[in-house]
Amino acid sequence: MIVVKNISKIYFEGSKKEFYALKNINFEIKEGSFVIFKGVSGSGKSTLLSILATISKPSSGEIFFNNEVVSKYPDIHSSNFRARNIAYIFQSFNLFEDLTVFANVSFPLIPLGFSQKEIDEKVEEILSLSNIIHKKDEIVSNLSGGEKQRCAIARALVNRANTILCDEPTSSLDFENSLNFIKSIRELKKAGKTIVVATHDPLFFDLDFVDKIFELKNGELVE
Ligand SMILES: Nc1ncnc2c1ncn2[C@@H]1O[C@H](COP(=O)(O)OP(=O)(O)OP(=O)(O)O)[C@@H](O)[C@H]1O
Repeated sequence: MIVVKNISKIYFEGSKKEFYALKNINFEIKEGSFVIFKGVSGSGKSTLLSILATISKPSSGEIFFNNEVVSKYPDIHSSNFRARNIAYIFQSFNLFEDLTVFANVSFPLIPLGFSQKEIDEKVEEILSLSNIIHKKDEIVSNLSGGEKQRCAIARALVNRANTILCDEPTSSLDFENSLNFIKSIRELKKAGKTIVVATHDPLFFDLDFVDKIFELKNGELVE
């Protein structure tokens, strides 16, 4: 269970440019559910997701993952927590374009202390599940948009995290690949993962397996 209590994020705090990107946000996400944050560009979706992922810290308020306050962890603790618990799929994939699919996907496992044999097995397994195993030794810059997305999904999932956060996951995809992405999300939900998607893509709004849609407007939650 993820509990978000009274989160605000202020940029340029204390200066003339002070700006509330998020204002007094409260919500809960049950384990195994699929929730969507929708909102126009600039409404605060990416800011909220990066705070949920413990990549950035709120200016005030707290986030609990299974009763543990994660929003106040020191940075080193946050990265350990993230490495074990969070899969983050970025808007622009954030892959290393000059490296192979295998190298990209094995990357999150390196700080977790696995042997090379274990890394090879885990990467092969997730590449097969993500339907990109046939491009294992290909350099990422040679992949199509849909293949890059599948590589990004494989990299996000290789640590077997239970919580999957996706920031505008279909913004660089065509219609068919967007539907394929949604199919992957359906499978991940069936497997019991908690999934949070920030998007303004209407394809997500009528899905029969969404548990809750929240809307952000100017940094505030309107339900
Ligand atoms: N590091 C930063 N410093 C200052 N302002 C920021 C910073 N990051 C985001 N903002 C501002 O906070 C607001 C919310 O940005 P955010 O990226 O969270 O919106 P978004 O809903 O994800 O938008 P998009 O759909 O365009 O990605 C915007 O007005 C943005 O300019």
